[in-house]
Amino acid sequence: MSLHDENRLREQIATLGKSLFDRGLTMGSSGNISVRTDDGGWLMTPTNACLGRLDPGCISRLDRNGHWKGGDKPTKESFLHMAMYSERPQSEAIVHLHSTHSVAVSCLPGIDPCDCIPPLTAYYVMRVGKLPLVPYHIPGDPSLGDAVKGLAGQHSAVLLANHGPVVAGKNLEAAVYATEELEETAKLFLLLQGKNPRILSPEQIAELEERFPKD
Ligand SMILES: O=C(O)[C@@H](O)C(=O)COP(=O)(O)O
Ligand SMILES: [Zn+2]
Repeated sequence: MSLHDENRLREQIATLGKSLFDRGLTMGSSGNISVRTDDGGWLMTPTNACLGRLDPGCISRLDRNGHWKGGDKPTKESFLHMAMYSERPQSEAIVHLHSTHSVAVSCLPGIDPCDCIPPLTAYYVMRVGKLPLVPYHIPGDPSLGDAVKGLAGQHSAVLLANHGPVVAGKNLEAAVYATEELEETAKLFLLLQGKNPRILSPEQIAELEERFPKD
């Protein structure tokens, strides 16, 4: 990857990280972002970094084996991102946030662990699809990698119980859009609790999947 391309990706991570943070989609130093580089490695946000104040030059660079090669110390969840990438060759970027409504859903009793949010809108089906719940693990615990790996082949997004969403996309912009859509739909889902909403039918979902195949 040319230095120009790498710097462009660094700038994009910082710009989109700030946009997410400024809109309250993750707080403090929570959340992390990664992007695949074309030498097989990754750029990842540093551990304990605020997504709203990332210095592009300090973003961590990892080689194809996940070894830290430059920038600040990477997110303690680099292994989780790598586990998801290993099952999703089509995905070039991953976003993890502590977005409030998505986290709220991840704490609810009685949600379907195979699909935490029903298909309320077409755009949710197009951007996110089925959202499995990953049982609770301590953040940064290596066991989280195996748990995510088992689901990532079939799902571009997973919800970590009592923690938050992890969303892959064909590029960083797509991963951010999907994370935003997940958060808005989590909000709708909470607003509609107890109201028996109409959801999209299997036929409507199949039609969307055919017309707008997900990566
Ligand atoms: O919740 C956590 O601790 C992590 O999942 C997180 O969001 C931030 O961790 P770092 O990326 O290591 O800062
Ligand atoms: Zn987290």
